[in-house]
Amino acid sequence: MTTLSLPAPAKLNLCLHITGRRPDGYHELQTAFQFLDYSDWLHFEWSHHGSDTMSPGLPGVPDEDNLILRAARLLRHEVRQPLPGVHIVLDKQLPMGGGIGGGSSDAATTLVALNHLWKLGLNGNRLAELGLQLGADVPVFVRGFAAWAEGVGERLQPIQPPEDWFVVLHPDCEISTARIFTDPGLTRNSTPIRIAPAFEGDVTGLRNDCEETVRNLYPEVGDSLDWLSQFGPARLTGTGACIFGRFPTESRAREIWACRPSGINGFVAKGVNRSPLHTELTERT
Ligand SMILES: C[C@](O)(CO)[C@H](O)COP(=O)(O)OP(=O)(O)OC[C@H]1O[C@@H](n2ccc(N)nc2=O)[C@H](O)[C@@H]1O
Ligand SMILES: Nc1ncnc2c1ncn2[C@@H]1O[C@H](COP(=O)(O)OP(=O)(O)OP(=O)(O)O)[C@@H](O)[C@H]1O
Repeated sequence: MTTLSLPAPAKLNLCLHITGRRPDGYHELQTAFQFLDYSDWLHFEWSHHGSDTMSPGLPGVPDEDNLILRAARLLRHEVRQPLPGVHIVLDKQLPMGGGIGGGSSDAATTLVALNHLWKLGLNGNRLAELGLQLGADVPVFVRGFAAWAEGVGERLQPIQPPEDWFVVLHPDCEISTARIFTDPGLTRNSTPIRIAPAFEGDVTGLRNDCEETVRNLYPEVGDSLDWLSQFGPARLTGTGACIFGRFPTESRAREIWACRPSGINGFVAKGVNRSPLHTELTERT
């Protein structure tokens, strides 16, 4: 029987500047994160086996590499005490390799949910530190507030961008984050910008430094960006493949979604500054 069901929402990088590369190969970024009210769902139930399991599996991802089970293992390693086994059912909605952070969000939801179910009492800072070991995008999902991020994405400052509606298009390709970050032509020397103390997340005039590389490697992403740009500024999220356009009303976003080029996937969703994970957890507990 399901004990707890929680969402793992998507994120958008409203902008993404790459300001340097660390000796370990990771890139220093400046990015504005906002969540979308569009999520995977994870259902947690106690297991009779005493070990942690999940279903269904993800195509091409062995269970032991799945960020959900890796998050559970990391927590067990952190507290080193006997804990009951958990079975996690994943209702996958977010496209993989889409730049909307599905795997990282699944990991964050697992950390937050198991910390709660196992009554571990780890605070948000510790959970975010653990999350960073799983991926650069995990901390923002653990903390759950829209954020201006620096470092590799772990130094977070709350922002309040408008909670507009987004058309998210997913051109028919899966992009490996590592592939883009290792591309010799990637811009890695953007001048760091200083945000004003009153910065709320207005990214007008800012950009995604991965866009040129992604356009070169995946012309279908460029085609989608060009199509969506007819209606307003369109941008890549993360390293792609998803792109987005922002609209002030749901009806306008749905109007544009309805006339998208045939065969292109995606969705319409509202931007939210508090993660649906945290909203749901507060309501459920
Ligand atoms: C592009 C973003 O989505 C923006 O939010 C993130 O920076 C990517 O975060 P993520 O998917 O959690 O990335 P990770 O799983 O930590 O790293 C995947 C690969 O991307 C590269 N990587 C990632 C993040 C970063 N700041 N610099 C990097 O160079 C590394 O080669 C790494 O092997
Ligand atoms: N639970 C999971 N959900 C999705 N992908 C996972 C999961 N666990 C491991 N992965 C691996 O992580 C890779 C990246 O998946 P994800 O969907 O997070 O990409 P993304 O949206 O581009 O991420 P980001 O924006 O954080 O770079 C997948 O191709 C897959 O190999």
